[in-house]
Amino acid sequence: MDMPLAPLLEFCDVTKQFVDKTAISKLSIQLYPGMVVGLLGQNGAGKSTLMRCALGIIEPSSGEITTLGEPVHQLSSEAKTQIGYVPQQPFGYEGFTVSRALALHSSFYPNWDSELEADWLLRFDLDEDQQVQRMSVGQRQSLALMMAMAYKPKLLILDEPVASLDPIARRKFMSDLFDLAIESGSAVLFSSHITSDLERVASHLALMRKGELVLFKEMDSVREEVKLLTLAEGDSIADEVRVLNKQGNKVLVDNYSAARCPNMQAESLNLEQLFVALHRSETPQ
Ligand SMILES: Nc1ncnc2c1ncn2[C@@H]1O[C@H](COP(=O)(O)OP(=O)(O)OP(=O)(O)O)[C@@H](O)[C@H]1O
Repeated sequence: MDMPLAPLLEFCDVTKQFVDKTAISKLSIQLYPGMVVGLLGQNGAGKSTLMRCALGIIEPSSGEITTLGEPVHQLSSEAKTQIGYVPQQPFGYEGFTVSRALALHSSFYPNWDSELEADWLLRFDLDEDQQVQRMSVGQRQSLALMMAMAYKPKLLILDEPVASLDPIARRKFMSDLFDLAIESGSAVLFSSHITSDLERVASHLALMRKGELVLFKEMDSVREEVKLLTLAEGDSIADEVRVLNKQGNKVLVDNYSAARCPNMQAESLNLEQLFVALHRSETPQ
């Protein structure tokens, strides 16, 4: 992928320390236009904290964050209208009907896509006359996602956006996410525990473990270069190959190539298997 010079989101050596907990640790990452970054990590790994720091909702303890080219603590109002965010638990607009909520929300955004709005209302079978507080959890989530995506934000940050959506709604949402990144040159950062969704839509995988970013690379490269090796007697791992986890003679590595690991047994993993292999020693079976 050709990368234009300016990232839409940049973390440089960012740490966030809560009183007795380091939620993110010396984390650096760059998101460019067109990237759909799937963020994967165990509960408590620091995903929401990373997202909230990126939006300026919480301040990092150290390091620099640049969002849409501006320091995150001094975001202009123009930049703010270019950011979409759906937290784990949306929402607001209680006391409004769906149509009134959408009318008010869309009035803040000149780029509002009425076609996408109409399409989503239809596809997700949302009743425009329904009170927002009476919607099901999944319906509210669809509405929150529609509200965050229909103004085509340059940076879209979604914290477990599909947890309450049914498989059909999820599929539709995922393809719209992809379209947004490709057509509008936006960058998307989304967390999900549903690894098959991540596999289907993400261009890049960001893998967090205990506050650290242990892997950040294109999905295609993840498939080719992250392998589970089974070491035989006398096997040693070349310096260029990065060990992500080790349990007995099973070693999860990044930067694998057949040339770097001659004659070694190397297993390809899907994302779920990768996730399990990464955490294996911490949760002995
Ligand atoms: N406001 C806070 N005060 C103290 N500790 C916090 C605060 N917010 C988060 N933490 C801690 O920071 C760590 C990372 O939390 P975070 O919510 O970022 O995890 P997560 O990866 O989003 O988890 P999940 O998948 O469960 O949503 C956790 O140990 C959490 O308890």
